[in-house]
Amino acid sequence: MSRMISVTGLTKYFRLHLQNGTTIPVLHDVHMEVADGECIALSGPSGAGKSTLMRCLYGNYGICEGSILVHHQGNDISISDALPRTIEEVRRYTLGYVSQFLRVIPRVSTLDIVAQPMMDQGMDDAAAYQRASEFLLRLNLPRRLHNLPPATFSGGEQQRVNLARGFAASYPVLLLDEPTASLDPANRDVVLDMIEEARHSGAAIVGIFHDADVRDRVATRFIPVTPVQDALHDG
Ligand SMILES: Nc1ncnc2c1ncn2[C@@H]1O[C@H](COP(=O)(O)OP(=O)(O)OP(=O)(O)O)[C@@H](O)[C@H]1O
Repeated sequence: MSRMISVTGLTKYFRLHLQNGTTIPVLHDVHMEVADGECIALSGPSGAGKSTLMRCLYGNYGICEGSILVHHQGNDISISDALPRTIEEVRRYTLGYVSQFLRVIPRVSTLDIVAQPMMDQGMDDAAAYQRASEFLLRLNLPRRLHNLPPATFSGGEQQRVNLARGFAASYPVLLLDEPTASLDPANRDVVLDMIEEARHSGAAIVGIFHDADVRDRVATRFIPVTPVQDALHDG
């Protein structure tokens, strides 16, 4: 197994400049490693900082102390202080992120949204559209929807477009923020299969799964995220 994510001494607080600089401590001295072929479930109560940790891993949030290394094409990239163009490249080839919500771009069709990351990785257009279509159909989005922009789709349909986009591109590291939140049982099972398949083909997966059944089925390991006040008292 090789280490794909390595987090050391990560501390993150938010400073609210409009509230007299009030500081909200969220993550304190977090350490974690994730190898290929693992599916890590971040566990912890609401407000503990799971989504914040995911956003730090993706480079959306800066960190206050510590380091986050992501293994990208043979090198460990420090995601928290990489240049924007390096982060863009890591996200293109290595680091996928499936949030609960689709960022809809006006007039861009569902098929284009799903095929684009594969074409960005260098896949031939025809193969990318073929694979996009297969993933959409597997997630029960019928062909008649593929050429429409998903702006008017239901919440669950939009989430499935997002999932098709995230899974079709085969990222070595995949971050999943509640991937089954708006799905019915049949679609939930498809997503569970996709998570297992990605893991078996070597992806390192970090997820937030509020549904305990989902979590128990896909997780190979749990990493507790502790509310920071508890962490400070324990420490
Ligand atoms: N951008 C932000 N600015 C200020 N505070 C924030 C910000 N993002 C998150 N927080 C705070 O950080 C804490 C952790 O939030 P986070 O969303 O990471 O928790 P969570 O464990 O994912 O919760 P849930 O399970 O309810 O989704 C919360 O107290 C939240 O209010």
